[in-house]
Amino acid sequence: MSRLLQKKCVSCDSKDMRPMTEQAAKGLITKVDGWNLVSEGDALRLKRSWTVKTFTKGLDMLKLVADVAEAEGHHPDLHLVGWNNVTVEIWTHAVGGLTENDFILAAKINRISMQHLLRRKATD
Ligand SMILES: C[C@H](O)[C@H](O)[C@H]1CNC2=NC(N)=NC(=O)C2=N1
Repeated sequence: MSRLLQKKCVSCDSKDMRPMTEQAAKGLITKVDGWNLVSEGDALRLKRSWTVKTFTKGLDMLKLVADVAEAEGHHPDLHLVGWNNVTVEIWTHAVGGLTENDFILAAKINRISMQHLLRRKATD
């Protein structure tokens, strides 16, 4: 089990919380399959997209992700566009960058059982 899955997100209001360096983020991105490290403006974020079978299955997926986020007390930006494209973006708003919380949340989102919601790939 990845070390990230054994951890819990911490409160973001601690004064000594700082955004991690790009180098640290590049080290951790290898631990969260399917997630990409993106730079929006000068802030690093985690981003992953899925194609779902239907609009309502997309909403179901957003709810599954929201439940994990609530349990962690750490929240992503959720997008459902073009009726069947779900994108999740994660970063720590309190510091305007990435912290370990973001990678913990990404790892726990990866554990959600969602195959039944996803459009099968042409190669499947
Ligand atoms: C106190 C509590 O940790 C904060 O309000 C949380 C809530 N969820 C959060 N989610 C994210 N992504 N970033 C934050 O800074 C954040 N802050």
